Amino acid sequence: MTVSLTDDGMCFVCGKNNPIGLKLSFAWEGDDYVTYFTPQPEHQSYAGITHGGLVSTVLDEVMGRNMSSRGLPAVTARMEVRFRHSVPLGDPVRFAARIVRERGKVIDVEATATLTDGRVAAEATGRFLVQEGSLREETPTQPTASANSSK
Ligand SMILES: CCCCCCCCCC(=O)SCCNC(=O)CCNC(=O)[C@H](O)C(C)(C)COP(=O)(O)OP(=O)(O)OC[C@H]1O[C@@H](n2cnc3c(N)ncnc32)[C@H](O)[C@@H]1OP(=O)(O)O
Repeated sequence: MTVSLTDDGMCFVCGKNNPIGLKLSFAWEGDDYVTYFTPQPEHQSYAGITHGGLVSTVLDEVMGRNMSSRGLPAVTARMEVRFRHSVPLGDPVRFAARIVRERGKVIDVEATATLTDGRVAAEATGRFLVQEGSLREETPTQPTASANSSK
């Protein structure tokens, strides 16, 4: 069964109308679909460390939007995250997603969260199920490290 997905601008990660959202922007860099997020103190778990659930949230988003930006609105069916290094606050983190396998409406995606020193702090695999609806971006924006912090 599929559902019809719509964008009302309230997505926690990308929605421009969500007053407490991250308001991140996304763009293609070659084969990677990318966003940059600079964690702030309100995004932490232990002191000075970004909450892993929030890292997972942005990984989920960059994978899902990889498809919606190409006119394939999809929901996350399953997702696994490996946290390799803690993500500090205050520095931009590069989140990138790429397609691994497409089989009908079932699409497998992988994503990484990379620190400014080049270390991959977290990596995710996800399975997405394509649904109905049209979420293609009208004017894709170019993300920059400074333009994509939550402040
Ligand atoms: C505004 C723009 C915002 C863009 C944001 C994008 C990023 C955000 C993404 C999200 O947060 S989406 C919200 C969180 N996810 C959900 O709410 C999804 C809830 N679950 C469902 O709606 C359904 O369970 C689902 C669509 C995933 C599956 O529906 P069906 O049960 O009808 O699927 P179907 O039975 O047709 O199965 C198709 C294939 O997928 C497989 N599959 C189904 N559910 C699965 C699952 N949960 N895990 C793994 N595989 C699954 C299933 O085995 C099968 O594989 P095979 O073809 O190999 O047999």
